[in-house]
Amino acid sequence: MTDDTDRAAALLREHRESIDRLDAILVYTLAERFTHTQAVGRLKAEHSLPPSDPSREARQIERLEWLAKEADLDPEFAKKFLGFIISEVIRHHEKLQN
Ligand SMILES: O=C(O)C(=O)C[C@]1(C(=O)O)C=C[C@@H](O)C=C1
Repeated sequence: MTDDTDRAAALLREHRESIDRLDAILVYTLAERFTHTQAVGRLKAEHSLPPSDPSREARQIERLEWLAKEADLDPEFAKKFLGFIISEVIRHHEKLQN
């Protein structure tokens, strides 16, 4: 291998190590988020509150859009990602109410 391909291989390995660390952060962060949303789901079930709260979601989306722009992340992707997570949370809330 040439020096150039050695350097490229080392850089690739370093990036992948960072990606693996960040993926772990994402997984632990999501798990922590679900711990809180499960508690919210139990509260909602105990107090006969609806599983979803569209006005809260609208505020979250607005905030996330702002954060995404600040972080130089595609806001449309950030919105889709939050929407995906929230729909899973609502599914959990609905299960707790049945
Ligand atoms: O804040 C709530 O009421 C929740 O149930 C949590 C959550 C969320 O995952 O952030 C989920 C569903 C609601 O529509 C809004 C927000």
